[in-house]
Amino acid sequence: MIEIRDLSLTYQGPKGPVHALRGIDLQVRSGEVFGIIGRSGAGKSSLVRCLNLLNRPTGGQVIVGGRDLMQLSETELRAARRDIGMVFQHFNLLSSRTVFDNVALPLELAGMAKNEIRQRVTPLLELVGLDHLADRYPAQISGGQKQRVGIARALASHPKVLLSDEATSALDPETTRSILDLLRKVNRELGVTVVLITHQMQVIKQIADRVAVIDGGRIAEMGSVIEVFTRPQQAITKSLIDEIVPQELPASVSARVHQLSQKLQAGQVGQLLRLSYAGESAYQPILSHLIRELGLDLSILHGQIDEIQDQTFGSLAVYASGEPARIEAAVTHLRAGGVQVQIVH
Ligand SMILES: Nc1ncnc2c1ncn2[C@@H]1O[C@H](COP(=O)(O)OP(=O)(O)OP(=O)(O)O)[C@@H](O)[C@H]1O
Repeated sequence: MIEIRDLSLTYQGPKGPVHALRGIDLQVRSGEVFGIIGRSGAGKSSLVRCLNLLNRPTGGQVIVGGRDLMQLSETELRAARRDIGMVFQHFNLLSSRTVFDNVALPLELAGMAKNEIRQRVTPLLELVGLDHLADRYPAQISGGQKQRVGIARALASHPKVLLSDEATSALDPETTRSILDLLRKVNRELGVTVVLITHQMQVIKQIADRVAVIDGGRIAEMGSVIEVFTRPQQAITKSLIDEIVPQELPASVSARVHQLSQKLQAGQVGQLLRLSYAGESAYQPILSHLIRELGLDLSILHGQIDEIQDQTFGSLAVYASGEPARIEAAVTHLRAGGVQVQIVH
């Protein structure tokens, strides 16, 4: 659907060139929700604005629906942009126009007849749940409702792709959830491919199928959301997911490990293990085997369990005590069952 090849973007800043994007390669598949996450200044907005050439890249290619956007004439580009809707953080609504007329605007600009516009806009307002507010002005509706208008407007030209530039950053957590649910509905029911940028892993967790982590204008890591959450490779990714899956164990765990190690019997060793599991491995009776078959003592010291798009994932910090060979066998057994095991100490 979207293919970015070796994309670079350099701004001419007051203090010299700023290399905002450096050799980005990525592919967004048709029908998916693709998230791009990074800290402030990482290059997210620069990247998403390259996808419809609101920013003109300094190098590389942007191919959308098989067409290289950089090669298109102005007229062709205007037509291609109708396939790419965009939603903005600050909504960008016209205050002098009603909700209905804001959604109708791109259709008026495209020269569509009035009755046709009505036929197009009315179901869109129903889709976003604003049909009862069609005659209100932006100043008379809430932030979440404004973003619903923004989404309906972006869908007016029946785009194949919807770009979302921090669409929920100005909203409270509950409204954020409802707007993300709406974007998911647009994706599922209308088959629109969604590319969204955000600085919050919570947003990625709720809605994205795949994610790219961007840092210093480069892609640091990319993969399915469940993969990236359970097996983060880069420090930047670990720090971003820390808000959802803490990477460090609390200090109380060390104290507890110390206490437990004092109680070890002769011939026993103790080992603190961090287990991460996702999908199928989450449903296996992973710990009971270690207790029953290997005769280990297990103390669960810390843990959490969560869900990403109907897939369970979790992490546990477990203190295992028993014969050394049996602990080794336990680690092998866990790994064979798809559980990631980190031997802490
Ligand atoms: N018009 C511009 N002129 C010069 N430098 C710019 C311009 N726009 C962005 N930059 C710089 O490019 C880099 C990437 O900016 P960008 O806005 O893409 O990051 P971002 O990840 O979207 O950050 P934020 O979340 O804070 O919006 C930053 O160093 C920024 O200062």
